[in-house]
Amino acid sequence: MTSSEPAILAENLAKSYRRTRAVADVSLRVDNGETMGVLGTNGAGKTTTVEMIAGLRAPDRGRIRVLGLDPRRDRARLRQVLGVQLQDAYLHHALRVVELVELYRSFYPAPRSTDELLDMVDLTDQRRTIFEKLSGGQKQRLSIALALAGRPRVVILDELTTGLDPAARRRMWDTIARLKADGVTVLLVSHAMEEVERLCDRVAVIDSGRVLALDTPAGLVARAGAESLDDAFVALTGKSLEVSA
Ligand SMILES: Nc1ncnc2c1ncn2[C@@H]1O[C@H](COP(=O)(O)OP(=O)(O)OP(=O)(O)O)[C@@H](O)[C@H]1O
Repeated sequence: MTSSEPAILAENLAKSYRRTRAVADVSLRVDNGETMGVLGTNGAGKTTTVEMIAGLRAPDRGRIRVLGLDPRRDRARLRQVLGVQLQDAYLHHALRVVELVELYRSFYPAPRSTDELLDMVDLTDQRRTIFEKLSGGQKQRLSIALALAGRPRVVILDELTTGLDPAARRRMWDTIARLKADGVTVLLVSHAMEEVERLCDRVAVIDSGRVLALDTPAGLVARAGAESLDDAFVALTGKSLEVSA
C-alpha cells in the first residue's frame, strides 16, 4: 500500500437480493486514520454496504479495496488488519466470555490482552458468563471486543451503541476516541446523530442504496442550510431518523 492510498475505497457498489435493490450505487473513500460515519434510515443499504467492504458479501458490481487488498481475493491477509463488528454476532452460544475472547485472540500474532479487551468494553465482571446468558447490550459489547482483538488498522462498526445504556455508550465513544488517537481508521454505521457528530470526521448520508451527500458533520449542516445534523438529514433525505441509540 502506498501512503496516498485510502484505507477504504469503494467504487460504484451495487447489490440486490432477488427483487430488492439494497445498494444501487455507493462510492466511498475513507482516508487512513479517518472516522467515517454512515447515516441512513432503516433499509437504506448501510449494512449491505459495510458487509461488502468487509468481504462478507460479494457485490454484484463495483470495486473495493481495504488497505489496498481485495476483500474477497485477499481474505486471509485482510483478516489480520480489519476488525468487524456487525449487527448479528454469530458466536458460539455455549462458550464463556473469556473463552470467546481467547479464541479470537488466537487468530492474531500480537493480540490485545484478554484483560485489556474485557476492560475496554466493561465485561470484566462477566468473564466467566456463558454467551447466551449475556444481555443484548453485553453481547454487543463483546462483539466489539472481538472486533478489536487483533489490533486492527481498520475497524467496521455497525450500530456501535444501539441498545446500550448511556454509561456504556459513553464508554464506547471513549474507546473509539482512543482508537482514533492511535491512527485506526473507523467506518461507523449509526442511527445516532450525537454519536456521529461527536466521533466522525466525515459522514456519508445513504438513502435508497445511494450516497446522497458526503461531508463533515458541519459541512452537511451548512450545505442543507440547517441548524443541526438532524435537520440536515431530514432536508437531504426528506425522511426523519428515529434515534434508537
Ligand atoms: N439477506 C437479505 N435478503 C434479502 N433482503 C435483504 C437482506 N439483507 C437486507 N435486505 C434488504 O435490503 C435492503 C437494505 O438492507 P440493509 O440491511 O443493507 O439496510 P440498512 O440501511 O443497514 O438498514 P437498518 O438500519 O435497518 O439496519 C432492505 O430493503 C432489506 O430488507
